[in-house]
Amino acid sequence: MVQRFSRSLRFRFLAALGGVLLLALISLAALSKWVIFPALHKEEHAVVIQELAQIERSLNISQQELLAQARDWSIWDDTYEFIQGNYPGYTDTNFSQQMFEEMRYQLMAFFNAEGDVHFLAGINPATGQYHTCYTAERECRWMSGLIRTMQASIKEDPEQGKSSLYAGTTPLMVASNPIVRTDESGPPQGWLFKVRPMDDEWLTIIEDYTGLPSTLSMLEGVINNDTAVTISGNTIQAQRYLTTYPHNEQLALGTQLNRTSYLSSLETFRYVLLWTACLMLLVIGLVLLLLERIILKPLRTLTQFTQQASVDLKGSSNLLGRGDEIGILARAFQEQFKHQQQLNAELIELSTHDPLTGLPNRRLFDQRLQEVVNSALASGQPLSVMMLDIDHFKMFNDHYGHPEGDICLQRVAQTMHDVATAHGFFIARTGGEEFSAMMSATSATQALEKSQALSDAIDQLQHLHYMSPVAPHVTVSIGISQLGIAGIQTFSGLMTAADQALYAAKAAGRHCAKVYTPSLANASFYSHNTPL
Ligand SMILES: Nc1nc2c(ncn2[C@@H]2O[C@H](COP(=O)(O)OP(=O)(O)OP(=O)(O)O)[C@@H](O)[C@H]2O)c(=O)[nH]1
Repeated sequence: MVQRFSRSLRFRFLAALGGVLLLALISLAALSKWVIFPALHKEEHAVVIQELAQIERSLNISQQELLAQARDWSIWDDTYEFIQGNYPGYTDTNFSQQMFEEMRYQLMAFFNAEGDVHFLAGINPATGQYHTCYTAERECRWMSGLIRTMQASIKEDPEQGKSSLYAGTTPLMVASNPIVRTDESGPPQGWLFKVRPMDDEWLTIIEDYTGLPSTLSMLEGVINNDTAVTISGNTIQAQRYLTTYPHNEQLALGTQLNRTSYLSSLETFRYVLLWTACLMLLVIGLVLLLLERIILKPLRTLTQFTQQASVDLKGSSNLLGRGDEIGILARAFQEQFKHQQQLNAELIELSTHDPLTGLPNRRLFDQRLQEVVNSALASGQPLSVMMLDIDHFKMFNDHYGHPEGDICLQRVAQTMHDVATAHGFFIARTGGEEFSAMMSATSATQALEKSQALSDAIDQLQHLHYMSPVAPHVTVSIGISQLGIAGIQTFSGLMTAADQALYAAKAAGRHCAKVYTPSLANASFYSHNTPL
């Protein structure tokens, strides 16, 4: 059963479909893992780098702005005069705590042509106090570290005209420029440094400008990469590492983004994936259903139809009415079965009937008689057998010829058949010119009456038999026996008794009927049976 199923079309199709489905799912999973998820991740990475670049651009703009302000002040006749000591009112006119706060300056430092401090002004980040000094001492002591760094920078690069980032508890943005006349004539007379803290306020401005959350922190140690992207849960953080002056510390400018977009893309993709899988399963289910209804079920019916070979065409009318290949096949099978049935019927007819007269032959007679004997023995019903033989048929043949003999046999057989049908008994040709009849529920006496009907019918045929010493026409002699009478209990006993009764009829002058009696059993016996 299992083996048959495993070879069936349904199993093979299911196995193939299952394989294809599995392959599709594996491909989908592989595609997701190695193509789609990395692509989404890459896109997310690109977005965060783009946002980071925007923040960095804002930083650059902020630096350019500070440098422009430093240049405005340093390329100015007033400052030029001030650095040469020719403009004593310069500080009173231009410097105030309010100006520093509004411009968000932490410090402005003026250096003379020798690089020495000329004037300092700034707001102490620790106290918030505004101070002006001529040396980085006392209340301006907090500036001393920065001043040294600026002086080192001047030595390194007297050209200045640049903006740098300085490390510190709060990172600083520093812009510097040589001090020259407004028309930029004459040699530089010193340098001006402007310092702006990159504090929370500065970050807020950057955030307002970019619309992005921004972070700024000092890092310890040297980092080789210039950018880093880290993912933690629902957030993604990108940092750009900037080098501060004098190159021993690094500043991390960063932004932190919510991964909503990526996660929602992921969610959408998973949703699509799930629906694709469901749709695939649904389509496969439908294909299977259609396959079952359109092909497999009709094929099974066709298989049953061919296996039964009982040609129950009524149950297969659906199949036969189909216009497709299965219908064509079913109709071909039907034709084949009909033909086979016809051949079988012909074979059965040939094997059970006599071809000359069309009457049942000896084989069928014996078969039926055995059944009838069994049932009569079981029921106790009477059963009689009759044996009939044409009188002097050899003489008929000798006189009229064999073909005429055949015609005579056919006419006698037809007559006997008509009488048997009329009286409801079974008759067969059981020998050359010999016939036998079986009569259920009939006693020997009743059989004798029926034998008279048979004999009379044959007499009425008036089939000429010129050579017969009995009559001028064909006549028959008849022997009768009954089951259960005179000790007859078997099929063969019944036939032997009928034969002996026939012999007695022949001996009695022919053209008569005799019923078997035990006395006949002692008479010398010869068989009239000439099996066909
Ligand atoms: N034409 C024809 N003759 C057949 C056929 N079968 C048997 N016969 C003939 O039937 C004859 C039977 O002859 P017998 O058995 O001697 O008996 P009978 O001449 O009828 O004599 P009784 O039976 O004693 O009256 C034989 O000549 C067979 O050749 C047949 O199919 N056709």
